[in-house]
Amino acid sequence: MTIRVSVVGAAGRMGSNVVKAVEAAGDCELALALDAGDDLSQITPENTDVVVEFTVPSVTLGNVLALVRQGVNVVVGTTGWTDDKLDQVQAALDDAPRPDQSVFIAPNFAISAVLADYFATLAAPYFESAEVIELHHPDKVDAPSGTAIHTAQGIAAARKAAGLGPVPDNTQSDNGSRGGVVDGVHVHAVRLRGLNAHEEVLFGNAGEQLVIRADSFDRGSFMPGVLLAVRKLSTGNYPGLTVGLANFLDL
Ligand SMILES: NC(=O)c1ccc[n+]([C@@H]2O[C@H](COP(=O)([O-])OP(=O)(O)OC[C@H]3O[C@@H](n4cnc5c(N)ncnc54)[C@H](O)[C@@H]3O)[C@@H](O)[C@H]2O)c1
Ligand SMILES: O=C(O)C1=N[C@H](C(=O)O)CCC1
Repeated sequence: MTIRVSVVGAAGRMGSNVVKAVEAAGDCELALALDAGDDLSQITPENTDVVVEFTVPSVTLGNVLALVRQGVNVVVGTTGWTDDKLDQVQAALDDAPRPDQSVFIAPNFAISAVLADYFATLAAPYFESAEVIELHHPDKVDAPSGTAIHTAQGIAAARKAAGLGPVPDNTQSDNGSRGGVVDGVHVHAVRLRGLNAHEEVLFGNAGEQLVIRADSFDRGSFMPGVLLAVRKLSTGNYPGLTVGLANFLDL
């Protein structure tokens, strides 16, 4: 069966790559390719099995809620998700027109980044110190990256489960130099022309350091993960809200 895929944000850096990946995939066909100003109500279960949404953090929640109400499954790569926004998606799914409807949200579709994030949760209980550095192209509108937030949250949860206290830090004044803090984990954002998407997780104990690093040099690195999510949702076997590509990997 051919999977009919519509793309929202199709003119963007990610959306245009998704359009090409869908057109090149033997088991998918492009249904609609929409961008800002287009009417999303054109997307219906009659023409679309799965929508892929890569837009901007300020509009993605509204798009996803509208698409759920229209009865379609949605794969979301846009960042900016908070617990409150995820709760709104869950509530929309609870009232969705079809009982088996799915929304899948991933802060990162690159296997290197997903594994780095996963390895960081495994390492976290064994180190006194942990910090996250994300490095991206300067056209990115949000900081820190959705991936870095997810990684820091995972590290914090693993530390808490292991009974670790706060990371040691005797800084008395920083003027912003210590970066943002996500669940007690410092997160630093670099924006540099020439970069694409990169993350480094630093762990430290007295006398030793572990560095976990993932580099996406090209947006093609995200496409296998996007297509994997499209294929998974097209089966109807993942009703409800799922967050993170690790859920579709045998880790
Ligand atoms: N999950 C991942 O693996 C991954 C990878 C790369 C980027 N991202 C995220 O994806 C998002 C998009 O990144 P990008 O680099 O493609 O950005 P971009 O600015 O190149 O593209 C965004 C597109 O969305 C369109 N858009 C804006 N408002 C819209 C609306 N209301 N309806 C439809 N389209 C609308 C814009 O016109 C633009 O074409 C960002 O949040 C980014 O962080 C995620
Ligand atoms: O280029 C971007 O923008 C990216 N955004 C995601 C994030 O914020 O984590 C994933 C990596 C690329």
